[in-house]
Amino acid sequence: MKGVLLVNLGSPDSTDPKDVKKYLDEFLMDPRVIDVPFWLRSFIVRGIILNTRPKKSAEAYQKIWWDEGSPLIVISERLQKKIQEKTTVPVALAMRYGSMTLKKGLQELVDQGVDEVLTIPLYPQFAMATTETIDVKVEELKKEFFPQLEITSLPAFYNKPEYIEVLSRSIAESLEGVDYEHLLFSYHGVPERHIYKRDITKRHCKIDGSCCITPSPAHEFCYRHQCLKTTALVAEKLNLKPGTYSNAFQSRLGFDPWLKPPTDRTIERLGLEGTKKMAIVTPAFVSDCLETLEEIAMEGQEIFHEAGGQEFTVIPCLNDRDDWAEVLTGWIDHWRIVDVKTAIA
Ligand SMILES: C=CC1=C(C)c2cc3[nH]c(cc4nc(cc5[nH]c(cc1n2)c(C)c5CCC(=O)O)C(CCC(=O)O)=C4C)c(C)c3C=C
Ligand SMILES: [Fe+2]
Ligand SMILES: [Fe+2]
Repeated sequence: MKGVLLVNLGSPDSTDPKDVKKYLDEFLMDPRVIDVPFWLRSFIVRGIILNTRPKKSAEAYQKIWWDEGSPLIVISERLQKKIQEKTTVPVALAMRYGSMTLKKGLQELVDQGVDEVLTIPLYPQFAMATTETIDVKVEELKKEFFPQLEITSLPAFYNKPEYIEVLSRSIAESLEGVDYEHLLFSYHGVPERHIYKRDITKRHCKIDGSCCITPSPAHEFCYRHQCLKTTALVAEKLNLKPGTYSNAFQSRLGFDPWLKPPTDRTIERLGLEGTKKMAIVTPAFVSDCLETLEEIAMEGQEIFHEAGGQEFTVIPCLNDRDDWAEVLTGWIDHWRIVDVKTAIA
């Protein structure tokens, strides 16, 4: 029997700094998130970051936490329930980090008689720190605990027409009747090194003005290309005029070069240059979370106002929109009947 495992990033168990520390330790010690040798990662994470960040992050989580728990988890659960109502195959939910483990999610499916699993990393664009780490962990778990399972992973869907349609519609709906001068597409950042490491041609990606818009097999695993492509397709669909929208990358951590331009500086620049009304959308996240509700909706808004801006419209993530649940159900049903390669072809 076939079954589906939806996978998102995860959150701490609570906003207590102890829980945040435990979560950050697991997250940042992942060699696909901080991709340096173990001794150096240990030194950076356990020797430096975990001494100060948990308290600061816990305060940020406290500002956005809901009565039911972490927004990212609550929203993912709502999405799972909606999809389950629309399809006959069992649908489970797991997180890459934290208590809702991938192992528990796979076990839940096995307990229902599933022997063929489709994992759906809930990230539109491929990154080492997101899609890849899920796929690798699932493979490890299969080897150790679930050798009987046949497991397939849904690839990144950054350019799939159904996804672009729903994302564009959600943006259009949020901006209906809103007067704005600039729409900023803010994606989660990654270190530039992650892009070079996953260039399968070993020479295409230069992170310059042209590599990401010049066709190449490297794009299958190029996070930057995939982000720029999502924006370009949405801009085409919504008929956005050149100069009225741009891309930026948020949430930088550490001192390595990360993808540019940074979201906070871009918001500030727009304000300082005289933009009074801006809107912002965060397509690297399918569920609202700390990075959208606090870093963008709170900090971003403050930066814009301090720089002279007046109206800052934040477009919600797709969350558990009906049309988004329909798209995922469509991909699942296609896989159930045919296969995953053509499911989102
Ligand atoms: C080296 C550090 C990080 C990389 C690389 C990274 C990539 C990355 N992350 C997301 C999605 C999310 N990240 C979230 C929180 C978060 N991310 C990092 C660091 C890196 N992320 C940290 C330290 C944190 C924790 C919060 C903090 O202390 O600031 C979240 C929110 C989780 C929640 O509970 O709400 C998401 C979602 C993507 C998509 C990505 C690469 C493309
Ligand atoms: Fe992150
Ligand atoms: Fe590129």
